[in-house]
Amino acid sequence: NRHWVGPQVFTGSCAHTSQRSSGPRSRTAVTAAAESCLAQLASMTTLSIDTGDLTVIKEYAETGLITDATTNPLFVSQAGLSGDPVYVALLEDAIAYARKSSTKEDDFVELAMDKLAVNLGVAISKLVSGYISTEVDPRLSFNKEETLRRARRIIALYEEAGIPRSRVLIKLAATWEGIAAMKELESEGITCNMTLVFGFAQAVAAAQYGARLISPFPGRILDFHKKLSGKDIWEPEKDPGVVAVRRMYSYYKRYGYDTICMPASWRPSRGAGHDLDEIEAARATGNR
Ligand SMILES: O=C(CO)[C@@H](O)[C@H](O)[C@H](O)[C@H](O)COP(=O)(O)O
Ligand SMILES: O=C[C@H](O)COP(=O)(O)O
Repeated sequence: NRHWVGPQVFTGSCAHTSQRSSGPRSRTAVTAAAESCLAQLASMTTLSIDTGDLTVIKEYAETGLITDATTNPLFVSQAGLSGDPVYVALLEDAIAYARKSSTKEDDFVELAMDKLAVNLGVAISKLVSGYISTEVDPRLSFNKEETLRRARRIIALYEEAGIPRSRVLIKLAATWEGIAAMKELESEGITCNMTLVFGFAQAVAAAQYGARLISPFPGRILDFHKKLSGKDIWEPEKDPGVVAVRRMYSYYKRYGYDTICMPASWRPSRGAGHDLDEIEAARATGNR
């Protein structure tokens, strides 16, 4: 499957963009129907594509509707394991870099993984004009000092490759330790995307400590409520993931936080075949 993730590959942030391209649109594999849905979403919000598949990113970036991109460890490992020569080259470069620069075996694997994530991010940075998110190894989510070391190293690798930190969001799990690390990184001009946000308290703490952006997961909140209640179908307005994101977004607006709220993990509230629910859901969060 050339498309590593399903058709739901977009996250919408709540900041209106000034970066959206106004350049000419070229039609590629993006269907007219998909482009029309995207245009509706893009009129409300900034869109960030949620995949590491460079072909897909290029196709959608060329519509002029997508300005940002977000990766995660799964996408990086899918690239590394794909066998496609484009990603094999990124992987070989990462391994060669780690061989040259590391000493201990552990350091070698970690450095190669960070360099691979950055190589993928650098390739993406040539396709989109806005932010690219690169995640710190989530196994460090409860270790503030290691999180800081790896986040700073990811930024150093980007800068070595000629990509300024202003283009990068360091993605960290919104645990207490992740939020404490984020506070230090933000003070160094390293902007952060606090991910794995499932609850209001995480969203509030991330904003109070100065996060540039949060990624709540309405889809997984919905999964949880479906399992808990046995109820499978929700109206977009009442979808518990939508309700949770609306509350976070409203809090930011009410108290003047400029932290961007970028929900990821959207699902059609009414289930398969109701893809437009995602547009309804974005509207229902107050995301305009
Ligand atoms: O957190 C962000 C965006 O910052 C995403 O990349 C996020 O990792 C992905 O959307 C989720 O992992 C996808 O979640 P799901 O659809 O599997 O529930
Ligand atoms: O940023 C999000 C996480 O990396 C998601 O990880 P997961 O899909 O393995 O839960």
